[in-house]
Amino acid sequence: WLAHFLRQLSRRRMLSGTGNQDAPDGQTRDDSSDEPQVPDDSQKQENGQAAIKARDSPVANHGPSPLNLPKVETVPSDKGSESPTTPKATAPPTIPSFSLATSDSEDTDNEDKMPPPQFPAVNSAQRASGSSMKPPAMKPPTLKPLPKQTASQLMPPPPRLPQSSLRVPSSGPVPNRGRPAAPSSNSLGIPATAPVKTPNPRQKVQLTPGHSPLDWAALVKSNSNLSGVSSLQRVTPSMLKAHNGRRNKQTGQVMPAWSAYQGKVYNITPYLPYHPGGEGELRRAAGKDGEKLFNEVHPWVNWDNMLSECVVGILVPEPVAEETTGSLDDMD
Ligand code: HEM
Repeated sequence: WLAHFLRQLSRRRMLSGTGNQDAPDGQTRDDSSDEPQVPDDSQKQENGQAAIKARDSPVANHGPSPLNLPKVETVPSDKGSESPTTPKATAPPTIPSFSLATSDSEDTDNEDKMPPPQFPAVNSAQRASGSSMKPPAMKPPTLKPLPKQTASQLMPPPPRLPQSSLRVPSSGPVPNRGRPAAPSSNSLGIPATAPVKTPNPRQKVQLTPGHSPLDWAALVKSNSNLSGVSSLQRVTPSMLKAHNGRRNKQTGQVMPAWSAYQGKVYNITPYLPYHPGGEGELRRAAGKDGEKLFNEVHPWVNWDNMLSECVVGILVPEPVAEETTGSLDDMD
């Protein structure tokens, strides 16, 4: 402590300008025998290179050096200047060091050895109010065990839906497929033993090559005359009956097959090889009104659209007027 005090004292003396008065003129500080006046490492750090240059510079050796720091910046750099503070003007700026203690070197050494500061600080409010320095212990989250529930406390299972709600309606028509199936005893409406007999089993036939539905559609689009007549005809029932697709016994001529549907007469002859149900089935409607047969088998089929190019004419009643007129003439 005493040595530290002496260093501080000598340092203050130097700063006040009295320190160099002890040194003889023309002598460097290294030559001085006064131990406290010799600048230590801390002073070297404080004054930096400026202090070293001031000591070694020939300018600094001319006469006493008052170490008047404020004059440093005003001294020109000319060597002929008599100012002792001239070397300090060329010195680089010192790097400021911060320390709580007065002695830099010793404190620097001690700082390395000092333990880290305590947190919170000794005089802090946290330490005064806090009961413990330790941070609160982190406990892992724990789950409370579920209380044992008895069977009476548990939520009852959802009620089962009655089987009747999933049943297929046992009455009513099956969409687009004939008559409804007969009601059965089980919940799904399907007999467990025998399969349901539909009144309209599929009876598609193997069509000959080049007579697929697509081939028929292409033929219809070709605008070829498929009706077999040059103009629309008034077709009487007798005329319709004569065009049954068979050979006329009297003339020996094969008659075309006509069929009526919703008041219009169609020549179904070109469609015979294209009919998916077979020629025989289609011929059943030849020479008569085929609407009933048609709707019994496939009411979803668009007859009018498929046979649009096969229209012969419209179905008209038999001309009875001539007979009536003739009879009236006979009465006259
Ligand atoms: C002249 C008008 C007719 C046209 C345009 C026509 C057209 C068709 C078509 C497109 C199919 C196929 C239906 C499908 O695949 O779902 C078909 C099938 C059938 N057609 Fe016709 N048809 C006609 C008249 C008839 C007639 C008059 C009968 C019976 C009297 C008949 C009996 C059948 C049968 C049994 C099948 C096969 C079964 C089935 O496909 O479900 N068709 N017909």
